[in-house]
Amino acid sequence: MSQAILQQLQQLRQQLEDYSYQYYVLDNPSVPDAEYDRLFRQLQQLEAEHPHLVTADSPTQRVGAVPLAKFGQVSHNIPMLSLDNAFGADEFSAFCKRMADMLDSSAEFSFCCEPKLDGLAVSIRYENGLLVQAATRGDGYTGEDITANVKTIRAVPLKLKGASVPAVLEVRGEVFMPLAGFNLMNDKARATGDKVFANPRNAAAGSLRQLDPKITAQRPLMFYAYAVGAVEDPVQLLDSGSHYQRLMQLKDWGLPVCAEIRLVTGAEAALAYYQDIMQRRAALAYEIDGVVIKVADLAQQQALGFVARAPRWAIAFKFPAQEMLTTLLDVEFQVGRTGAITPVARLEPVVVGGVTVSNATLHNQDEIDRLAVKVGDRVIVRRAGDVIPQIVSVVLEQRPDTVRDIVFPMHCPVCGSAVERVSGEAVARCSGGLFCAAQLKESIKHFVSRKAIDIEGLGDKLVEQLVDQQLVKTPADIYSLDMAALVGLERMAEKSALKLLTAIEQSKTTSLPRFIYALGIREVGEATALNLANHFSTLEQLQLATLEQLLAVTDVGTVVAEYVNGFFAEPHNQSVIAALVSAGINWPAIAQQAQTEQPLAGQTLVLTGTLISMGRDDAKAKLQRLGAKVSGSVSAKTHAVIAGDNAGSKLVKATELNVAVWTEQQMLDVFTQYGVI
Ligand SMILES: NC(=O)c1ccc[n+]([C@@H]2O[C@H](COP(=O)([O-])OP(=O)(O)OC[C@H]3O[C@@H](n4cnc5c(N)ncnc54)[C@H](O)[C@@H]3O)[C@@H](O)[C@H]2O)c1
Ligand SMILES: [Zn+2]
Repeated sequence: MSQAILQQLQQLRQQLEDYSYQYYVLDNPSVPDAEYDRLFRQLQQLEAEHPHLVTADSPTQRVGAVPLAKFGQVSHNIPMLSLDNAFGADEFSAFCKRMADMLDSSAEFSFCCEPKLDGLAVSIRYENGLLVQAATRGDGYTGEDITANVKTIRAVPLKLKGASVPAVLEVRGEVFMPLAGFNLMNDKARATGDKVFANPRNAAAGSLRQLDPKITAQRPLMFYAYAVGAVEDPVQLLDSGSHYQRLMQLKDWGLPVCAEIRLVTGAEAALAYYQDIMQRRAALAYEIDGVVIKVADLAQQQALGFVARAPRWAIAFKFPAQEMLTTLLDVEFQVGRTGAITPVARLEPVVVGGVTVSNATLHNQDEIDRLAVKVGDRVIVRRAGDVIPQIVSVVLEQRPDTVRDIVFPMHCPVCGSAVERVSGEAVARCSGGLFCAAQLKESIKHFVSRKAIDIEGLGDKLVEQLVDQQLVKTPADIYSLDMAALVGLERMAEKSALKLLTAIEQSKTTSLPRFIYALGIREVGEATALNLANHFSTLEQLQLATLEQLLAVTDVGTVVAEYVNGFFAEPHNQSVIAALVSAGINWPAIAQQAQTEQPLAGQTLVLTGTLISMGRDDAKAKLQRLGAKVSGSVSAKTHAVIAGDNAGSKLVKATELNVAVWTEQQMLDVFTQYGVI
């Protein structure tokens, strides 16, 4: 029996040691705090049942971890301790009762209530008002010398304000990373493929414990003071009165002190403070994992004293954990209304931040690669504020043998069309825009809109009804709607149905640019649709266009070319297009339009000299858009030479051949007239 307990103790201590090493020394914890706290409590419980088995080196008796040898060492003459935890109102009451019993007093306590900032503790030493040294907490007695790093934090004064500063003052407080800076830093890191920090506490610790202070200087760190260590000459300013007054004194000396700190009377009021801060937790500029409630009266603090690793007069009253351990059961792929395919993690349900979570987003393939996560893995889930739950990391040491890779689908799980991911984009999409049920409402709304096929009276509400009642499964179905189907709809009298049927009939006569735009190809707006129509003249040519041919079109780059190509390569889209054409949609041949829409059609122009108002490529593109052919050499067939500054031989040749010469201004006038400027 006792052997089994010894073994269990040994195992728990070893596990906690390992976790502490990863957390404090490597700044890279492998499990969430809640998991550490759970094991820690198990150990505490076991030790309480068998007090003779408590060892001096048990994690329950010690603080933090030994400092890293690569840093200089700093001893803390007044040790930097940890805090006991309370996980609910009952535990908080027990804390108050324990103190009342010890002091044999029934008077209400005066409490200093403070947010429990999630960063790392540092001690900063000022001599005669000047910052001379800064250290981490380390094991509570010896910390790491991080003076140069702390000096890079702008909030930390290098010199204290005021005349009456003590000869020696050790300020203790938390270095942390405010959320805005943390998110910005991670966004940048994600974009450049650098290390992404799992949470602001790791980011703060990893940024501060750097051998190169230049790296620390680039990190958005902040500091709040919450205690004092050694004080010499005079001590009165800090040693009389309350902890709260101490903090106000530190503030007067120019040290930053958290604005949320309150002095309250009684346990009720401290509980109310806890509730209030918890309500506002998500709106704070920094992450906190609870509040710290401290007996404010310094004489009472003195009388209560310390146990092995924490003062008796303070408690960390924790909030529900925002990170928990769970299992990734499966990954499903959801298709959004614009065709974006998002991997969604199905999780073993777990309470995170007070809410049961069973799904988390995995964003995209890049995120899956970055996490290197597999189905069956033990994962850390994070839910902060109203943000959608995320998987922050995998606990590799708990990976079972049965894990399997997450395979991104090649075909849309909703409609079976090919999945495409164009160059430089993280998001994969279903390419069956005209066919996919997930995208249907959006694609129909776009198809019938005014600048597209333009069916008056077919508004968003009506589209939704038509789709919900399965009267319309692709845009082509609009053209088989009849009176019988329409009058069955909400608020659709015979008269308005008739009007709608007429509008549908009228929409059949359209133009090629409108039709191309109506297809809803990603990144193809009106202007691109017009360019595509002018370039290829017929729908058939456009459907057959290769990537290279598409890239030759004005204003078409790789992304647009890939989307257009992918769209027409999808057979589902082709069959809807065929159905639309056989329903009677038609447009005049583009050549007829060319005469009216392209004022420079049939003209060959030559650009020479330096243009002032725009680059030559730009001018060339605009002339082409108006139908001109832009040539590099002057001949008798040239319609006009456009001469910029310092025009040379081409201008001479034009004069010789009696070819018209335009000034740059004349060209600009043409652009203005036809609206291409
Ligand atoms: N995930 C892991 O693997 C792992 C490993 C080890 C420790 N931990 C976490 O660390 C905790 C233990 O760490 P700890 O000993 O630093 O204790 P703690 O974080 O529970 O409390 C003490 C610390 O709170 C901080 N603090 C913030 N605001 C404060 C304020 N206003 N006043 C006083 N202190 C304030 C200080 O840094 C202080 O050192 C565990 O509860 C666990 O959550 C996690
Ligand atoms: Zn689809």
